[in-house]
Amino acid sequence: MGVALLAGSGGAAVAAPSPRSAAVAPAGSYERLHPLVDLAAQRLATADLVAAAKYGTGSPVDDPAREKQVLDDVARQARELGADPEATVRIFRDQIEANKVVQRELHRRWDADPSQVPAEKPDLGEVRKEINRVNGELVRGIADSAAARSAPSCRGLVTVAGVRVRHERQLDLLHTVALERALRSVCAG
Ligand SMILES: C=C(O[C@@H]1C=C(C(=O)O)C=C[C@H]1O)C(=O)O
Repeated sequence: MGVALLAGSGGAAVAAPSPRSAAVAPAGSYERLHPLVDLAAQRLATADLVAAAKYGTGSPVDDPAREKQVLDDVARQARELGADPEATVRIFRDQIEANKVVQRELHRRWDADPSQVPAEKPDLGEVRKEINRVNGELVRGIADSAAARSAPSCRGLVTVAGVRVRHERQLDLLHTVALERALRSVCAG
């Protein structure tokens, strides 16, 4: 079960956490979860650049070798921090799927309307450097939020953070849907 950032998506309204769940939230939960959600949105912003870098080059959206490298790297970084590598990998699988949601949709739009294809083709290697930077911050954010992520208050607080990030970053519908996908397993259990 994920979080609902779009009122009406799946029939779920966006609700503030109830006083009861807020009362049991470990101290500083929201302050630990909001940066995590913001980093997920930052990572998703790279999908537009990756999509542009790959478009028309024959490079597929799915790159299993690169995905394995990302997952191996973040698991190692989590271990080095004394954090949970399994939770870290689980959350990163969702980041990767969300990134591909954006790439596939942008490619679909550009196929349908070539006038929308970005004029500039970024260097995929450079974009991946930025992704690696965000990955490192995300691993730390995951490590720092273990208590907040395993508390019953997590889902409500992640939803509130997601709605806030959506507004702060002026996310369009595509990136909001993808952010929901990215946040699916942030909350443990
Ligand atoms: C972002 C990319 O596209 C896909 C998504 C990835 C990710 O989110 O880390 C990794 C490999 C690809 O399957 C990429 O190729 O770098």
